[in-house]
Amino acid sequence: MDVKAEAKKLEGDGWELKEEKLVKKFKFDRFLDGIEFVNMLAQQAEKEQHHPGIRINYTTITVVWTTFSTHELKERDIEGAKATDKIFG
Ligand SMILES: C[C@H](O)[C@H](O)[C@H]1CNC2=NC(N)=NC(=O)C2=N1
Repeated sequence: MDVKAEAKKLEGDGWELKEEKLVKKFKFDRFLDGIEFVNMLAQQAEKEQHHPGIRINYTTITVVWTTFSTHELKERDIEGAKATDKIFG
């Protein structure tokens, strides 16, 4: 996979490419809807054994994908970002 090319494509889906990170904010009408999203994301992350950064700020959830062991954007982060969009629906 061409990680940089895939990351560029994800910019068209609202992801911000910042150095070796993909960052996106997800907005919800209700706090608990955001929490449900976080729970689904957590389940997916455990399944894949690859975990995003997650910031909960009331109804705004910020998701950050990077491979923190090497500080690089890797194939698994691209897959994680795509899975995140799928979970959001
Ligand atoms: C052993 C285990 O696979 C590693 O510690 C994983 C867990 N999840 C991870 N997630 C992310 N995003 N980056 C990592 O480097 C990472 N390391």
